[in-house]
Amino acid sequence: MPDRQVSPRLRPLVAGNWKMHGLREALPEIAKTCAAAAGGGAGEAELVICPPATLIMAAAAICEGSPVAIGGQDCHSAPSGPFTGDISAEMLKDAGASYVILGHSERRSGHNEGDESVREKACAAFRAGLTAIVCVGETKAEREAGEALPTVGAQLTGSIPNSSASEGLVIAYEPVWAIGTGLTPTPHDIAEMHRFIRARINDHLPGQGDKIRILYGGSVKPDNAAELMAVDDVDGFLVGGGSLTFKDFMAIAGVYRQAAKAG
Ligand SMILES: O=C[C@H](O)COP(=O)(O)O
Repeated sequence: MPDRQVSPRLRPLVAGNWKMHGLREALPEIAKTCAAAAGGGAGEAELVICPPATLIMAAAAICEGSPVAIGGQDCHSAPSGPFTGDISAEMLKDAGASYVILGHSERRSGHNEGDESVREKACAAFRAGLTAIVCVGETKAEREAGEALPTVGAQLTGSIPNSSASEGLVIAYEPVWAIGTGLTPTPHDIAEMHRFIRARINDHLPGQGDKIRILYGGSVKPDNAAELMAVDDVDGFLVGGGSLTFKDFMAIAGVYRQAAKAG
């Protein structure tokens, strides 16, 4: 088990993004996660599960009183209105969510979401009392062109509000080419990016950079979570495929318990 290099000042967060996976029959996986978390299975880490919208109310009822929080995967910027098919931040809150993922690359590419739209949604999340997990990340072509840092820097400053309390905002660095591919950046590249993001947050939101958690996402699995956890400035994970089963999700979150035990 590598030494944990992340500063102990920020409580780690492990968020599971179920994407468009999960019927009601998957709810027992959430119940098992709640029980394991209550038993200390994630150590100091905070756990969030973001199921599809259809499961949020049921998932929130299961998690009530447990250490596991529920999140949405997107929201509209308006509190209500004639927006067929959309869900507002207030509706997520009303359904029992306390987090919402915003600006995921699958929404940026599949739904043409730009930075300004993500920023408006983040403002809506704050208005509703949700914590926004704002995603940023470069494509493979951008990394190969040496443009990863400026690309992510521009996305970040364009996507986050001009003012925010640290408890209302989490950043997830997710290189597009690492999502669902089994590929991950080197620890050096992740550390460089997370350090860069923290500095950019401090420029944009003075004093907040050291308080806002920066998650890594992209092919986080039980067998690489300990190594990724140990990377400087990684304050947790945004997990896709590895969050779909209780077994894998707790194995990933469990690296924080093992690190605590190791001292
Ligand atoms: O939101 C989660 C990310 O897209 C990562 O997905 P993945 O863990 O399946 O690579």
